Amino acid sequence: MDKLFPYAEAHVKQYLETQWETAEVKEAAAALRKLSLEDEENKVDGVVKIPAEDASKEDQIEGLVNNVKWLMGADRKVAPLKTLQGLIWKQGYDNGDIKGHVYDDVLAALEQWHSVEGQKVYIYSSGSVQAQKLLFGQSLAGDLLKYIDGHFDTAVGAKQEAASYTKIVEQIACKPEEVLFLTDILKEAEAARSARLLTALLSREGNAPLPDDVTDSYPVLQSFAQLTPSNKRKPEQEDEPLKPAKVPKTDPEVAEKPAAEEASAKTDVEKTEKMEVEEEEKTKTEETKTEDKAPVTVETIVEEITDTKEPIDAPMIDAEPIVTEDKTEAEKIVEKEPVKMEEEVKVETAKSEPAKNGTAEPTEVEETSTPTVITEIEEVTDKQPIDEVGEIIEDLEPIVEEPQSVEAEMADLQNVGEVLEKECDEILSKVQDVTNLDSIAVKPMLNSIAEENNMETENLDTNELVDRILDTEQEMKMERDIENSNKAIDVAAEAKKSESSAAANGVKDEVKPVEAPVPEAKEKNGDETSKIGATEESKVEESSPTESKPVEEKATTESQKPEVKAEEKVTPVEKEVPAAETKEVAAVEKAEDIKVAKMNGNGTNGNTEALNGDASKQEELSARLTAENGKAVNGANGDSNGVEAKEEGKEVAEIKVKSVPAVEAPTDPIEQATEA
Ligand SMILES: CSCCC(=O)C(=O)COP(=O)(O)O
Repeated sequence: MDKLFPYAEAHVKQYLETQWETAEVKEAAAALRKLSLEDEENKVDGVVKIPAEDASKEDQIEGLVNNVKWLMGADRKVAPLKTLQGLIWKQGYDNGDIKGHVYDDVLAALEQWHSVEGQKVYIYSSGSVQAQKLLFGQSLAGDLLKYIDGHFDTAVGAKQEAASYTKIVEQIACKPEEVLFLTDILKEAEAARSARLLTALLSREGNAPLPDDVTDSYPVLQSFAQLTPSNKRKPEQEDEPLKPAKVPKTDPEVAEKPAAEEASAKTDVEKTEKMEVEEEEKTKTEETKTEDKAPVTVETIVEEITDTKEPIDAPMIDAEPIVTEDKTEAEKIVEKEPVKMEEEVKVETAKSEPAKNGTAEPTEVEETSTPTVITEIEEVTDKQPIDEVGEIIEDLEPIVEEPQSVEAEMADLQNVGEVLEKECDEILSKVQDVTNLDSIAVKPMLNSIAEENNMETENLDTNELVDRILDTEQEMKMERDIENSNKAIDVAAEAKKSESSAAANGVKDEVKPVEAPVPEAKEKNGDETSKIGATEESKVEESSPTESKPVEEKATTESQKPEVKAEEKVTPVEKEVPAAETKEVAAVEKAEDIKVAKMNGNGTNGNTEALNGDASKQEELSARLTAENGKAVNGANGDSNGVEAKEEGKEVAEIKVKSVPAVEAPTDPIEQATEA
């Protein structure tokens, strides 16, 4: 370009003056005037006006020359300028004034790329298609058009717009990721990458310098030779058939702000290929599991998807990594780490057959530019980066569930404990409800009993009512006992008489004194009495009819020790009654007490026949009952001694009884309800 642009600038006035009447010049002049008016309206800085068509030829040509020089000075890539430049360059090519300039490595590269069946090379330049054909057709290296498969200019769009690249790849029937775009302009590279083309920058002598940090984002080539296949192919790969193109994933750091169409440009094929790459890399996981971010050797393969399966005997070269648009994590690491890379280029026949040598998208000739090389780059790492290893590990489903932690187990146990505790509380609550007399529907029955006994029952709950009934029953029982005692005295008197008669006959039986148990002051389980009495079926020879009587009875028996002739040998029954007596034992004691009283009553009522037959016994019994009766009366009058009563209780074990049929105790009215 360093010769073409100066040539155009130097020959523009001469060309306009000599070709002013040609249609091409009139058309070019009209287009430049229109652009000038637009720039004026847009207030483009430094715009140079072009005189109207009615102005003189000289004025018009002077204005056109100044406008073209201004546009070229601003490096405006506008079609009217490129059209006029192309006309000027054609004249120069035709008369042999100029030759298309190409760098020394271009011919070899084009020859090599073109030699591979299926490998395509296209030109996309701001220069018109005509200018492109002139340049490559009449280059310093000869006619290079035979190595070029098609041309594109700004007719498809500006080179700094991604949409232009999308249109091109569509027209050449390729996928964006199958195309490598080479340029010396950073903004063009960005636009191509946004369209998902593979992209690399070229740094050539005489070009404007690239930004210093551009190498962080793009591979920068100094020569096409860096894309030329070498003979350094790995031995193990030489006989392998060509694999389908595998495109690494996109590196988000490199793909700066992808255009919207970038995402839409993704295809299933791309995804499939990406998966293939990942799959291949995963197979190498075992090698890299123990490696962290150690330097990674990367093998770079540049190839294009083709129908041909013939392996290409391409030489290997040492080169900077050709970073593709889609990058894997491995590639990112490679770029950041000093790595040794090997690059392998494979070229094959493409499926599509776009028009050759400029027929793909014919446009007006404008300028020649750096050729666009359409390739595909693939990088395959020998080592799996730790990042991807981590992804693989994360993808693995756990085979065995992890054991529950101690804290979790403790929490579970605590929950179970709380549930059990709650259930226990509920059970206890129900039990309390059952044992609470208030919760039992017995009050009507109790009221009935209370009414029979003329008891006051107002404002009494069930429990108090039961107590009141029991107290009343106890009082009634005591009254009956006293009555029975009086009757026993009468019996004793009779026995006294019989004793005298028995003594006269010299018959004596020794009978130990019978000591009645100490009854509780208040008995609650009257029903127990009847049960026990009926079970033992015992007949007590002597008894104490009242609560206080046993105390007095003991004193009587110890001091008098009466000998009473027993009717039959009695069996001693020993009972141990602990000091802290339970209600049940107390009930037994009460039962014994009641039985004695009943026995007395029964004896009075005709059950004394046997006794009457034993004079000694009758006499002793009579004596005891006599004394006991008085004491009983006294005791009933409040002469009982609590302390003695307790001591007396200890002697219950010495009670000797004679089995007699027990009179069934009256049914306790609360028995049924209580048991319920
Ligand atoms: C290809 S011949 C004309 C070259 C030209 O006019 C030009 O502006 C080059 O621009 P490019 O887009 O090819 O860098």
